[in-house]
Amino acid sequence: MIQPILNVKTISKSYKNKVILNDISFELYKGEIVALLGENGAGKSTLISIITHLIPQDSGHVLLFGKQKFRKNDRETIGVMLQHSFSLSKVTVKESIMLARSYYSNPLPYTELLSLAGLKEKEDTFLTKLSGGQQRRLSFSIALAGDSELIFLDEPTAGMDSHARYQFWQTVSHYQKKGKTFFITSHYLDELEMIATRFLILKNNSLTFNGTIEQLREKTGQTEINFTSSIEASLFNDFTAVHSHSNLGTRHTFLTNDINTFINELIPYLNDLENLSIKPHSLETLFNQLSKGEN
Ligand SMILES: Nc1ncnc2c1ncn2[C@@H]1O[C@H](COP(=O)(O)OP(=O)(O)OP(=O)(O)O)[C@@H](O)[C@H]1O
Repeated sequence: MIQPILNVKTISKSYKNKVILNDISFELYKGEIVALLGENGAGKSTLISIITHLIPQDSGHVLLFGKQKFRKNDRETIGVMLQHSFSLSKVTVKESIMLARSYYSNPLPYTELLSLAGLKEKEDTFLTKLSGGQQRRLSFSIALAGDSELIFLDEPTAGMDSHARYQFWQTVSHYQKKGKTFFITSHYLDELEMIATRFLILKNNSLTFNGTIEQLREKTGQTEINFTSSIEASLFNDFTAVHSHSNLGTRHTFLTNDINTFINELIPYLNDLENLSIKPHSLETLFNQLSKGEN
């Protein structure tokens, strides 16, 4: 049987009697890219900090590579990119990469890390002179410095432009193919939809979902249909295969689990429809529905 590389068991955490995390349990397996979703303040960063032993939990435990005790050498097994970039005023790009490498027994080569950071021309630049996006990329390369097996990325693409984001996810995918495992939080759900192999959703302090996007779609309608039409909206009330229907003026959006029946019911009206699109239900819509408590 395949053993998980991370086992989070019944973790709970409160701040000043306010429950942040309640009885959280899940596992991570080698080669996965798992995305942790939750609204602002849901407890995502708190959970990452507990798993990476930066802050203590109130109860429950974390098994990293089968071990509960986290010794100094065990730091080698994980890489962490925290939400807030550091900015030491008198430290250069080169010095910060070299410093990160010095913590590990088998670090990635300096040139590889510099190239990962995309800062080949800025080796001698002070960290405070880097843009927000450049600092995020440097933090990413530092998270990978130890060639660790499991890498935590807390909102990694915040502040990056769209080209940098695209390159960033390409790099994550490259390292996943080499066997690395990633645990990611981000509010850019379209990016996570493309890259993540599994999703965890934190809501009301608990883990309300743990599965693939297909399983998430099974909880709601799997297919999203959009079109514009001047047909009276109430006509669609008789459709049998509709999970939900909303309209903004003449723009209609339907969700269905039975696209074949839906299309058959729609056929008599095809001549009255414009801009028809049929696509899998997006992560963003799914997440918004779950957050609103519709499912
Ligand atoms: N050290 C602390 N002391 C008291 N409360 C804290 C502390 N750290 C976090 N919190 C609270 O815990 C809750 C969860 O915060 P956390 O940063 O984990 O959320 P998040 O899901 O990462 O949010 P975001 O998406 O906005 O980054 C928030 O209400 C926050 O105010």
